[in-house]
Amino acid sequence: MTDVPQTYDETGAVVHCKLFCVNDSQQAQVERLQSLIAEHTLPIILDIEVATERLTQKRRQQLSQASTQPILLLDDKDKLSWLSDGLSVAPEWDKLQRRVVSAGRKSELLLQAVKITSDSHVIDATAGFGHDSLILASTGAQVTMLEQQPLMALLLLVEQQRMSALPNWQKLMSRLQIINADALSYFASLKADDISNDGNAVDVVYLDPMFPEDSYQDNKTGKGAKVGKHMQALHQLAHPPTLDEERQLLNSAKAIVSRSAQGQGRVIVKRPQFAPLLADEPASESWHNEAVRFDGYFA
Ligand SMILES: C[S@@+](CC[C@H](N)C(=O)[O-])C[C@H]1O[C@@H](n2cnc3c(N)ncnc32)[C@H](O)[C@@H]1O
Repeated sequence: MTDVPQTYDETGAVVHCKLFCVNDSQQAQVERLQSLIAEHTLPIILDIEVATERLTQKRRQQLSQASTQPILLLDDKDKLSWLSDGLSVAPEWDKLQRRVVSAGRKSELLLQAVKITSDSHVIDATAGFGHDSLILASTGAQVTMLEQQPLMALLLLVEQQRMSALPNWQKLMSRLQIINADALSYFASLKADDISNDGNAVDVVYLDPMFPEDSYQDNKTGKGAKVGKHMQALHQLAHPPTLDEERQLLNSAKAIVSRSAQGQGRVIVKRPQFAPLLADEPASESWHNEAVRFDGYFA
């Protein structure tokens, strides 16, 4: 065991991460990671180790259990993933290609709720693995992605860099801006003058905060979404907001979109279908399917 600070507590402390590489020839890739960390001033220190044995599933499980530090893996294809509870997770945006290409208001409930066009500017204030951001950006809109966890922000930045090298993805990648920040601090930093200025107006703030692990399914019927491996992993790192934090998040998001240029700003909140309303606040309109619900608050 090491005595580096525990980093799962959202205190803003420097995150000491173990990075396992599979061979010595990955130096260039490690340097690219270090440059991203420096360029975006991510509070991450990489503790690099070359794996001397094959990282089988059993070995991954052991590593996760033995380490107090988050673990990153750079595989033989230079793909970066986060080892959480023995599971390797990464944004894997290429796997969403078909969904992104065919995304429209018919196929994506999220796009029915946000009602954006290619002129819109959206803030995805809880970016996570960035999957919803991709759907939002598929419309041609500009998407500012906020992610409070430095480790997640690093995974997103690495994925954006990787996907930007693929010609089919370049335009979409150029519409994403990834920022490692807490949404509340970021909203507070946006000056009223800046965002009422036409070019900077925010049309939609999208919120998909964590919710308790047991709120994905209806208690009585057992219906609802199963928790996927990406969400399972996120539960190791981030916690659901308190009621007070929910109120602050919703109110400051509403304040941001109320300055939208056309006066048509909206805050859209994603919830599991049976979860309570964010901050107990009744929505102006809701959209749902068998797994999720989007609650809209119109400015
Ligand atoms: C449920 S996940 C979002 C999943 C995301 N919609 C996706 O498509 O992958 C919530 C994410 O928001 C982040 N988060 C929660 N509260 C935040 C805040 N106040 N500011 C910025 N990020 C936040 C968490 O760290 C976590 O990564």
